[in-house]
Amino acid sequence: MSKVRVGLGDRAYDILIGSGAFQAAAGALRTLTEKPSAIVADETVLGLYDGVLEAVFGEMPIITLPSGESAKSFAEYARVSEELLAAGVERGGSVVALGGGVTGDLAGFCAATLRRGCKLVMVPTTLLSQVDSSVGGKTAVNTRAGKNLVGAFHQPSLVVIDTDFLASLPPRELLAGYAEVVKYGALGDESFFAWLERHSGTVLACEEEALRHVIETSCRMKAEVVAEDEREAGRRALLNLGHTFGHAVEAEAGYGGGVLHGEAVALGMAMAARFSVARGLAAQADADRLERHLASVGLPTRLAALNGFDASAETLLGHMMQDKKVEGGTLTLILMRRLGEAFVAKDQDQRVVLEFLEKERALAPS
Ligand SMILES: NC(=O)c1ccc[n+]([C@@H]2O[C@H](COP(=O)([O-])OP(=O)(O)OC[C@H]3O[C@@H](n4cnc5c(N)ncnc54)[C@H](O)[C@@H]3O)[C@@H](O)[C@H]2O)c1
Ligand SMILES: O=C(O)C(=O)C[C@@H](O)[C@H](O)[C@H](O)COP(=O)(O)O
Ligand SMILES: [Zn+2]
Repeated sequence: MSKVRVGLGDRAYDILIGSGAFQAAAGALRTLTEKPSAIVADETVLGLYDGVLEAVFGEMPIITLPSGESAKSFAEYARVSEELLAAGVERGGSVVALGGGVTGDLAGFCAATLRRGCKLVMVPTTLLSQVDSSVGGKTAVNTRAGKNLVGAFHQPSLVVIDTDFLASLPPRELLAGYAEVVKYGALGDESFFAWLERHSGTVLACEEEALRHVIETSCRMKAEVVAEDEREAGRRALLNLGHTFGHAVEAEAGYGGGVLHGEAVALGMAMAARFSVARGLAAQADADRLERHLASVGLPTRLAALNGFDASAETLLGHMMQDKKVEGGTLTLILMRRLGEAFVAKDQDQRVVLEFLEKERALAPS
């Protein structure tokens, strides 16, 4: 089992990674849940792993969350919070989130606000949550106005990443998680991107060593960024590569599984790369290389690849203007200088973005 530390002073925590990590971390998990605590579990995951859960936690109260993005709602936040209180979870106790990014974001927001803040333990079970959402403390629900618009920064006390959970993950979900893996290479590490170009097959076949490598590399990069810029005052915004375009697509598609977060991020990264080229900031060859890799594994890279998606450029821009990086009514985008080097581009001209979106709508599927 390997360990990555998120260096946040007196709120520093470990990420434990490996096959069998959940059972191996049983002692630490029991210590963190000694005071009245509860588990918030994705219902699909609970159905598959209730025995494993009981072996580690015994009789702890379990609150189930419906599977899928629609559970990241005010309604579920209220219901789960009431149930955590009814279960007697105390300020010194923990909320254990067992599931993917939806469970982590929702349970994390409940933990951030329950009795004004109790401990949070992440046990992520999707590739996306293992490489990204379980680390860094962003928690949120979706709102009518857009993705993740109400939430809090609330760091976990421990993250336990057991790669064995991925054995039951549907291929489409695995691929969606892979998009966030590609993001780390694209934004900050060209050699990691090149490694992915050579080894995507072994990663997507869930070969243990390849999985461990991508999870550890991603978590190390995220831990380093979060330790330097916990609340996204600067560098952390790079982790948002592909998200301003991607969240607009997700918001417009609704949160019913039509477009998964990772799929939207893949498309959003390809769009950010093309926008960078259109603005003369990056080379066409780099944008082509990114798109080629995403498309080679089956991720969407163009709006036309999304079945039945026909939002106007104005509608998409409207969603983008709800992004949390908007400052003084102006749009900030994460753009690419080259593969492996993203940067924060403030004050983007909305007319230019609108024209770009119109061209994107006209692009044929790759
Ligand atoms: N907080 C952050 O930093 C951060 C980072 C990235 C993404 N996110 C958020 O994460 C969410 C997406 O997370 P996700 O992709 O994990 O989706 P998810 O949580 O909806 O899980 C995907 C699907 O897989 C199922 N599932 C989960 N684990 C399984 C397993 N081991 N075996 C079988 N089925 C399993 C779930 O029931 C669900 O249907 C989005 O809401 C996104 O905004 C947050
Ligand atoms: O941790 C971060 O910072 C990220 O941006 C990671 C993203 O992958 C993630 O989807 C995050 O929830 C998006 O953040 P938001 O601030 O745009 O809601
Ligand atoms: Zn994301």
